[in-house]
Amino acid sequence: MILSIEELSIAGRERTIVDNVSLAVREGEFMALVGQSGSGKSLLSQAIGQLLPPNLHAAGRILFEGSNLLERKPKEMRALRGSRISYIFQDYQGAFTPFRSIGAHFNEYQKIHGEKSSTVRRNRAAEALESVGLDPILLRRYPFQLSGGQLQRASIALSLLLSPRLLIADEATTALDSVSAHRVLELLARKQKETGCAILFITHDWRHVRRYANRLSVMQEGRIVESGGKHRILDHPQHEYTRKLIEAAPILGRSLRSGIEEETR
Ligand SMILES: Nc1ncnc2c1ncn2[C@@H]1O[C@H](COP(=O)(O)OP(=O)(O)OP(=O)(O)O)[C@@H](O)[C@H]1O
Repeated sequence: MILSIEELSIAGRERTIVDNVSLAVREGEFMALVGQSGSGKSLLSQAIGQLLPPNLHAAGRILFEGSNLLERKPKEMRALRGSRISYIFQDYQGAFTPFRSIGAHFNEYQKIHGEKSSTVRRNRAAEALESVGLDPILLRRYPFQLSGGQLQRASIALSLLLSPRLLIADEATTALDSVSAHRVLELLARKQKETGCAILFITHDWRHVRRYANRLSVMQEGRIVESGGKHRILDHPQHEYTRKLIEAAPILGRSLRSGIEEETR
């Protein structure tokens, strides 16, 4: 296991929002986390990197590379985020400061994480952009000069720059049109194969689960109600809530829902 969340609860002053959740992500796998709006998926993913809003508190264990992240100091977490654990958010614009060039972001990111040679930083930034299908010339541009799809690809390049072992993608494609979303997902899947990093993928879109996930967990009102292999859950959901979610996704109605037939044909 690269990540093992054990009995995690997240609470504010008034209520417990995530309740005694356990979830594991294996080395190199594409793990999807699904569930209706407000079920606690984002907060769970934020707790992993100690990114919870200050009014919320997490209890339990989040084991990553042998230690409990909930016990790590803020300084240690800053070093870990970006290098060992990376995030891609729905709000990819938020990943970039408006009046700094794309290149300045790549430069700063590497400096913070200790790369001293400016030549190495420059070369690595250019390679990173190329690896996500973008022209390195974009390093000289400003965020507002890129399209949404280009910016999200640039933010993925930034997230993967230091070869993290775990990438957390929280609705990373929700704000994109369907062609750009498809491209970004294909890119993520390819990068995952190339780098061997595990992906925790939070989504509402069952088409993406069906196409990319190895395993998935289903969350309802702060609890995980079902976890397992993609084919098992899509074809034989055990929990009533999972069944309802799948039925509400019309695109999955044809033949076996997990796409087993398509894939083995
Ligand atoms: N800072 C906060 N203080 C109190 N409650 C919060 C806070 N942030 C979020 N919540 C509540 O916690 C619940 C879970 O929120 P969360 O964003 O994790 O849901 P989600 O499953 O990711 O939803 P979505 O799919 O819409 O992003 C929601 O009811 C939300 O209103």
